[in-house]
Amino acid sequence: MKLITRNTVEVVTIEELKAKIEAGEKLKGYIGFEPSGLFHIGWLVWANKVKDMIDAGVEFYLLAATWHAWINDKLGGNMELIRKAARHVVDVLEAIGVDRSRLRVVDAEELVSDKEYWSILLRVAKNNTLARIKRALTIMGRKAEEAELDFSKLIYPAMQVTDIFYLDLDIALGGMDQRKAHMLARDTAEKVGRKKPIAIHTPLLTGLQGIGRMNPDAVDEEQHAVEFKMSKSKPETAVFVYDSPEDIEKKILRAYCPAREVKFNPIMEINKYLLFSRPGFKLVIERPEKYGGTIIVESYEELERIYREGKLHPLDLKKATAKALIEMLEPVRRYFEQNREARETLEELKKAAITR
Ligand SMILES: Nc1ncnc2c1ncn2[C@@H]1O[C@H](COP(=O)(O)OP(=O)(O)OP(=O)(O)O)[C@@H](O)[C@H]1O
Ligand SMILES: N[C@@H](Cc1ccc(O)cc1)C(=O)O
Repeated sequence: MKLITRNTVEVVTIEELKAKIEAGEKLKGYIGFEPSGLFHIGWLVWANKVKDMIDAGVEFYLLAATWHAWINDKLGGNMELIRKAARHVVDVLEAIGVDRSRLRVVDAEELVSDKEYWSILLRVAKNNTLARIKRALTIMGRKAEEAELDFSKLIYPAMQVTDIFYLDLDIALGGMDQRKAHMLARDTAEKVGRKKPIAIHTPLLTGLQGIGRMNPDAVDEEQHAVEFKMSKSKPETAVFVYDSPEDIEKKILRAYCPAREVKFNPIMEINKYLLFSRPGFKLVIERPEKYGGTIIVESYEELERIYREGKLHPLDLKKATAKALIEMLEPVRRYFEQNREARETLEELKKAAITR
């Protein structure tokens, strides 16, 4: 329970999870992703959870949502590139220490080639209204108004729900922006005679650009997910896991980080969701004596307190965070240095991202 639930925003429901674990059920879980580019540090939030799930003994599926990415106009609809992007994600997971042999990688193409998939999809569609499906469109990073760009976009939410039923899952994992898909699956499950999945959601990391001049209290979850989260479609907002130490430092030093404000502050969030989420982590803040001298912060709560109180300058916070992040990502850089095939895939994707 502890491994599965730590560092999450919500588990829907914790009682259902507890009951299954107590009954000794073998749990099946999954996360799906659109293979459409490069791996940013926001994705590490769920990647770490995948590791936890596997360590907790969950049979875990990683769904490369190739057709979904195609529907969502990713990588110019080039299926060859989309498949490469899927391989890149598996490489990064391996680089951060996910046991490859215990990860079941499936591809949307395998799913859609079975006619059973389409019969589930039709049942899902039959049991939901058009309005509800439209409201779920934020799961593809789009506003509900974009539903009618082309008809395939309306099929996407029903596909995501079908993925869950087809794979017969107990647990659906995703960032908070995937909530609507999971609630749709939970509400539809009984009607189509399928397992009601337990939904586990991890936090969304704000992009380096922050929320600009907006008042943090005026930004709701949905706007945050669609406009402000770190996203591979907006590379200027992202630190990529393979970035060089120089690039990481440059990006962090340039990032939005208002003094005393912690809400939607990407630098504080990197500390909360990626650095302090690892047991035993301590943030070393080196400062000249005249600015308070070097301090070692032992918990995120302590960091938040001193930052709110104005006892830590944004620049000192940024420098310390960049250093810790560079260290954390060292194994990933090493993996790409040592693994030629993974490096070639990465280079090809980088090129495609530039020329897109
Ligand atoms: N900034 C983020 N922080 C944490 N998790 C994220 C972030 N962005 C996406 N995720 C999670 O990663 C998974 C895959 O999301 P998705 O493919 O939409 O990524 P993305 O970077 O937003 O891509 P795109 O820019 O193509 O929409 C989802 O479970 C989503 O919740
Ligand atoms: N909607 C998810 C990707 C996804 C696709 C299919 C799934 O079954 C699960 C997740 C996203 O944008 O990140």
